[in-house]
Amino acid sequence: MSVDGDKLQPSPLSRAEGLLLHANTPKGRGVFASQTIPKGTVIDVSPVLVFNKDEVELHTSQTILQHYTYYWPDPAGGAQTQAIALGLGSMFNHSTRKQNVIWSRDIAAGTVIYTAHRDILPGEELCISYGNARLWFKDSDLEDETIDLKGKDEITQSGLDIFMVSSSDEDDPTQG
Ligand SMILES: C[S@@+](CC[C@H](N)C(=O)[O-])C[C@H]1O[C@@H](n2cnc3c(N)ncnc32)[C@H](O)[C@@H]1O
Repeated sequence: MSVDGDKLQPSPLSRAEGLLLHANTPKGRGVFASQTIPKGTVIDVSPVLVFNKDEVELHTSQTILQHYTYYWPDPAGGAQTQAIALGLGSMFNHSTRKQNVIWSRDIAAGTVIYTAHRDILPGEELCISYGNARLWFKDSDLEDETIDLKGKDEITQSGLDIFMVSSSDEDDPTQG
């Protein structure tokens, strides 16, 4: 696990007002708005813990952590490894149709930044995109919908790590 702070840039931390963590939703725990959060608000800046490849193989891929990790550049210089967002960052659920939060990596600072993609109203859940591949769980937002998964990547192993492409890389994450 890499926590070598000497190599990271200083980063302003930020967390928006008016956030609630609800338990026992159909998605487990989730983040909800208790007040209007304007478009562009930085919801959270979450520091990450980066796992090396051995740790991924021996530990994160063998445990529930695999459902919480993001792709991350390998500080040792290899290809990608994985990292977990500490704090609120690991609490954002996925929505295929109703994403209202985009996220991006700040590699130099070792953080993930979550930003409101549109105005979010009181009572709404704050949801990100886990990417375009097939999910390892049934999206509870889509209970009454049939979605066409043809052409989506097949699962080779479960976990956010294979889905978490930065939503800032996508054309428009709200367009499902
Ligand atoms: C990064 S965690 C999110 C926080 C999680 N709900 C918790 O309570 O720890 C990812 C997990 O949340 C659940 N989840 C996320 N989005 C979901 C959705 N749209 N529908 C159903 N379950 C979802 C799945 O169990 C998934 O493995």
